[in-house]
Order: sequence, then C-alpha cells, then structure tokens
Amino acid sequence: MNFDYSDKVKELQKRLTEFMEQVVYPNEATYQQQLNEAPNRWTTPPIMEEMKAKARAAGLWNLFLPDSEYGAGLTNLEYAPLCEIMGRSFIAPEVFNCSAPDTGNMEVLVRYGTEEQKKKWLVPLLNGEIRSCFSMTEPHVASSDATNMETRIERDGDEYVINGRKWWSSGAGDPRCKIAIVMGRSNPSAPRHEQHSMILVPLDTPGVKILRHLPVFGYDHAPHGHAEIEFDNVRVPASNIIWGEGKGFAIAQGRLGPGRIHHCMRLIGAAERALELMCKRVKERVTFGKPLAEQGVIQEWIADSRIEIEQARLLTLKAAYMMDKVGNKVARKEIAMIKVVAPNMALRVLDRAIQAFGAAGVSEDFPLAAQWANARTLRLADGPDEVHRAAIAKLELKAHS
Ligand SMILES: Cc1cc2nc3c(=O)[nH]c(=O)nc-3n(C[C@H](O)[C@H](O)[C@H](O)COP(=O)(O)OP(=O)(O)OC[C@H]3O[C@@H](n4cnc5c(N)ncnc54)[C@H](O)[C@@H]3O)c2cc1C
Repeated sequence: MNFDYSDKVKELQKRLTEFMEQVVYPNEATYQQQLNEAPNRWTTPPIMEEMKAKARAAGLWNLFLPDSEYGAGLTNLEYAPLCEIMGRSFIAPEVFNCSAPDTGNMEVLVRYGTEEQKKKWLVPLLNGEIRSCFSMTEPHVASSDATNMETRIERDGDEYVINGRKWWSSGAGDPRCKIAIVMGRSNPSAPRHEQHSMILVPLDTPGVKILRHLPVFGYDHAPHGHAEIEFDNVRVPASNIIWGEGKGFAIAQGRLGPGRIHHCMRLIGAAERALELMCKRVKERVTFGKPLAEQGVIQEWIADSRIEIEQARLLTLKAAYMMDKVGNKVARKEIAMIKVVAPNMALRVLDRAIQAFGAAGVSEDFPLAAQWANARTLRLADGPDEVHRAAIAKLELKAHS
C-alpha cells in the first residue's frame, strides 16, 4: 500500500480545510444560536442552507459517492482523509451533503434502486433538498441480530402493508426528512437471511407516527434527532420495494460496509481536533507555577493520543484500501476491526482532552463533551463492539482450523 495521498486528494484536502476554516468553524456557534432561538428546535437553522450552497458552488459536494455518474467518483481510500476533515465538526458532514444516514441511503438507491425510485428520491437527496432516515432497529427485539426484526411488510394487491415499531431512526426529526428506508420481514418462511426486505416509505404516508425523539446522554441532536416510529397499516405502492422481496440482508451488507466506515473516518477527525484543542489549552493554562504542558502526565496524554490516532488512521486506510481492492466481503475483518478501534480510540482521546480542560471540558463551550457522547454511541450504533469482535474471532479461528 502506498501511504502517500494522490495529488487529487491533496488538493481536495487543502480546499476542504480552507472551507472549514473560512465557513464551517466560524458558523458553529451561529448554528447553535439559531437552533436555540428558534421557537421549535426541530427546524433547520438558516445558516445550514447558506453553507450548503457555498459548498456546492465550491465543488465540495457528494464527495462520499464512489459512483462517478452521481457523485465525486472517489475511492474509499481517497475519501477517507476528506471524511476525516469533515468529522472535525458536528455540522460539517451535512454542509458537504456527506452525512449519515443519507450517504448510506443514497448508496442503496444508486446500487439497487429502480429508475423511478432514483428520480423520485435519489435526485433530491443528491441535491440536498430533502433528507432521509433508515429504520431497522426495533424496541422489542435485540436488533444487533437483525434476523430478530419483527416489523411486517406484506403484499396486498399493488401495495405493501407495513406494521411494526422502530426506534433510533436517526434523522427522522428533521422537517426535511421525507423518506425512510424501512427493513422488515416479508417472507417469514424463506431461509433465515432471505426473509427480510427493504422498502421506501414516505414519512407523510397515513399510519406513520413519530412517537418521540430519543435524546443521547441528554443531547437531543435536533433538528436531526433519533425517533421512535410506529408503522400502523402503512400502505405504499408495490414499486417502493428495493431490489425485490427477501433482499434486505443482501442490501444491508452492501450498505453497512462503506456507510459505516465513514463514522470511523469522522471519529479520527474528531480525535484530531480534540488533541489540537488540548495542546493549545495546556500551553495557555498555568497551575502551581508552570504551564500544564510541562506536567509529565499531560505530556503522556498528548503522546498516547498521537500514537493512538495514528494507529487508528492507518487501520482505517487499510480497511478502505481493501474495500477498494478486494471488495467489502473480503475486507470484512478489517472493517470489523476498525469499527472496534475507532470509537474506543476517540473516546480515550476525548476523555483526556476533557480532563485537561478541567470543568470547561464537560461544558457546551467546547465541542469535547458533545463529541464524547457521540463517540460513545458509536460503540452501539455502528453495531456493538462485541458483535464485531465475535466476527473477527470467527474469521481468525477459521484461518487456523
Ligand atoms: C445514537 C444512535 C443512533 C442510531 N441510529 C440508528 C438508525 O439510524 N437506524 C437504525 O435502524 N438503528 C440505529 N441505531 C440502533 C443501533 O443500530 C442498535 O442499537 C444496535 O444495532 C444494537 O441493537 P440493540 O440496541 O437492540 O442492542 P441488543 O441487540 O439488545 O444488544 C445489547 C447488547 O448485547 C451485547 N451483545 C449483542 N450481541 C452480542 C454477541 N454476539 N456477543 C456478545 N455480546 C453481544 C452487546 O453488548 C449489545 O450492546 C442507533 C443507535 C444509537 C445509540
């Protein structure tokens, strides 16, 4: 593997970094202020649409999509350092139309959608005009084993009828969220991994009820949010099924590989920013007669953070490289490994930065506490660590059988 980034990537890194410095970081506080001052937090702060227009005009748009007909045509390896830069700010991925779960949903539509589905849903998503959510997890079953999913998708004439309860559907709080990709059981008597389908459900369909928004450690993540949704006799045209009945797991494998390694890339950016903030802070603050930066323990935190970030970045790049070269299936061990490594690394780095900041670290004046809460969710939201470890161990044991 060549560790050097191509000229194309270096140029995009430079432009993205400049955009972050000139547009994104200076508007982080404005975004929060507009959200806090709005009569209702489930609205889009106007500054977001302003930043999106600028990013699009600058050609920094849909960089995540490897498909060159619709997106930037970058490989996973090329996208990794760019996604890392976006991960430095909570609001940045959306500014560049590169945020979850839209990215994964758009990839599903590019790969498996019909022409009609692409026209109706993919095009407005690519244009950043609407947003989407992905509804797989259910409150009543252990959803880390997706075969447990109970929501029913049943054919009735020219329609499918959907009944069930989902939760943690991220993004469903946003008023611009118009479409859900819902996974449920359509063929209960088929083999275990052919029982489920994915189907497009417009959120304004009668019977779709958003019951509540689930905060994360007290953060509402508005206007995006994580919703509990009831699907009560929801009827959609039969043409809304994606790829075909029983293809849910086949699609999930395509979706969850690349879509979810993006979280790892962003976490590296979040950890980099935390380390940068920590270094600046400990040079400024003086205790017991000398700057914090001169305390051995703080230097150890800084050194360990640098070591761990570099390790995680190299493994992310290796996973991305393998996905490009040998495909997601052969790269599944590397994908699983980085999904364990990245959030745990980010949590350690963020925790050290919080400690070095003192009480300010847990406040909302700096992004550390919110980033820590987010990184902690990714030990679950990206599939629990234990499930990834089980997959790694299985492959390792098989290799030595
Ligand atoms: C912030 C956030 C956003 C999310 N966004 C979405 C979304 O947009 N769409 C969506 O569908 N879902 C989303 N999720 C849900 C997430 O994907 C699930 O929480 C996850 O898959 C785990 O499912 P579960 O919560 O039902 O845990 P369970 O399946 O009940 O598992 C509980 C625990 O059991 C342990 N465990 C499970 N399997 C094993 C094993 N094989 N070996 C050892 N231990 C094991 C793990 O410790 C695990 O945490 C989100 C979650 C969060 C927190």
